[in-house]
Amino acid sequence: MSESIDVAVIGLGPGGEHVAAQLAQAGLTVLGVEKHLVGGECPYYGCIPSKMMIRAADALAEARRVPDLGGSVEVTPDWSTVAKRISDEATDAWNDQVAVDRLLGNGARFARGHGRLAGPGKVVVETADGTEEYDVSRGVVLNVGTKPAVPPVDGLAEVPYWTNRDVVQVTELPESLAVLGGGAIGCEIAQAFARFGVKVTILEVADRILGPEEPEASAVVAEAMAGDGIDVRTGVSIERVDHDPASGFTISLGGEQLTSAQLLVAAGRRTNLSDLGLDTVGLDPDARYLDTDEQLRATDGVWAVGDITGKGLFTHMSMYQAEIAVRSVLGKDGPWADYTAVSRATFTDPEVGSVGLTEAQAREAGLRVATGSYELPTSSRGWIHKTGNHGVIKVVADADRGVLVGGTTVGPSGGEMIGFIATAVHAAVPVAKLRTMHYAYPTFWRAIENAVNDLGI
Ligand SMILES: Cc1cc2nc3c(=O)[nH]c(=O)nc-3n(C[C@H](O)[C@H](O)[C@H](O)COP(=O)(O)OP(=O)(O)OC[C@H]3O[C@@H](n4cnc5c(N)ncnc54)[C@H](O)[C@@H]3O)c2cc1C
Ligand SMILES: NC(=O)c1ccc[n+]([C@@H]2O[C@H](COP(=O)([O-])OP(=O)(O)OC[C@H]3O[C@@H](n4cnc5c(N)ncnc54)[C@H](O)[C@@H]3O)[C@@H](O)[C@H]2O)c1
Repeated sequence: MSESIDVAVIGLGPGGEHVAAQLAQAGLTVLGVEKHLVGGECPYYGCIPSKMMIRAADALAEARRVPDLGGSVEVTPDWSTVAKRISDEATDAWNDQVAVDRLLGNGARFARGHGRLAGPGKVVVETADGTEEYDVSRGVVLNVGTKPAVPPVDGLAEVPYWTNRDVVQVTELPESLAVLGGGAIGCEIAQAFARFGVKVTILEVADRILGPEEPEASAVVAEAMAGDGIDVRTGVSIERVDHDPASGFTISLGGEQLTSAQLLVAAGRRTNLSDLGLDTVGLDPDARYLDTDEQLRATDGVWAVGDITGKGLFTHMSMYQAEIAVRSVLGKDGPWADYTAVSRATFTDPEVGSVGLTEAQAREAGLRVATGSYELPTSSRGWIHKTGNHGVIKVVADADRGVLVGGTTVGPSGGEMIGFIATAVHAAVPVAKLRTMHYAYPTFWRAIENAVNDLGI
């Protein structure tokens, strides 16, 4: 026997939770379906616990810089404070009762289980107590997110490697950690662990870490990582992985064998699109991402938000799209989705902020490209800052339109500095106008003026 509802939201990551709450508040009968924890990857296994680790690790690193600037300190790392904070403050020991109550308080209904499309206007949920069937009149919003991708390396599937889900629950640090993948997750966790005294090796198949960023950003972060004692290996080919409970992991790298107490796989993500019944509504069940229009519609009566849209695997993207999907479901007006000025911050030290197009992407797009850059240590603030002043600013302009189309801010506040360039790209502020601004002295972001002046247009 089917129940009638207006909207089903399958998967309650940051975007799905927001959609369900907003639509319920708007008076619709909304069912939120979540098979694990309401809130998704970000609060329990992603952004928040990892940034708590990083906050602690950065404090240790900053304390270690004191001798260069004025005094002495004895730094004794203690991971138990971090583990306790993640468990008590961030995740409530991986319990989502607060989030479930919040959802119900907003007027939505909730089903814990695996949700699936069962044809146009039909949703089924496999719960611990059996199958529930729903007739959905207004539409279904999908927000099922991703899981770690595990590369096809011989032996890897048989060994007890960690993913992000394990690493945020660690209560005792290993002596050594090999990190498979030098992307955002790999680099952030690697540096946090290294600063707590773990011997860390990053194994990256590409020729540089942080591949989506400007090469200048990758180089600066790699240099800072080396300063933290991290062995950053790029261009590696991992042939095989073995594990022995006594000796740990052995990673075969073309002639060389690396041993490590633990192994973290951070080699990208796979969308949770299989077993979602996509074929029942005419969508490709094998697609890597769901194609959506500017209102986030994947097909008639089906909206998709978050990582599964492939527009950037970020919490702020999921939330941005959620707002738009809510307006679309409610039949309201735009503005609809625009991805020209998507920004992100990678919380290594130095942080990497970026927005819009890289130089290579701008060239691929056929623009007449101008670039400008400035090394942060040579700026007044960078020079004053001294130790820990790694950084570079790079701006990318469309010389024909005379506007910035992208930028990168690497530095102690790189993730904050990018806000300035994001505004300029989003609002298409003319470069000529940026040159007439007041840039406060001596800030890190004042170096953006130097980079803009270096554009040569
Ligand atoms: C270690 C790490 C650090 C990160 N740091 C940052 C950061 O600093 N900043 C940032 O912006 N982003 C960060 N991210 C990315 C961020 O976590 C995701 O982009 C964010 O969670 C948005 O994902 P989402 O909305 O697509 O859904 P998700 O958060 O992936 O949630 C999807 C939910 O759907 C559920 N689900 C899946 N299939 C079904 C089904 N069939 N039925 C019912 N429920 C289902 C899942 O259980 C899950 O709860 C990080 C990610 C990781 C792993
Ligand atoms: N601060 C943030 O905003 C933040 C932080 C963490 C994660 N995230 C999001 O999560 C997503 C996933 O992060 P991620 O780091 O897992 O993915 P990623 O795609 O950013 O990086 C994965 C890396 O693994 C490498 N790799 C793949 N196969 C390999 C192999 N066999 N051997 C060695 N290296 C291999 C890739 O070349 C790549 O550099 C990111 O794209 C990002 O959007 C965001």
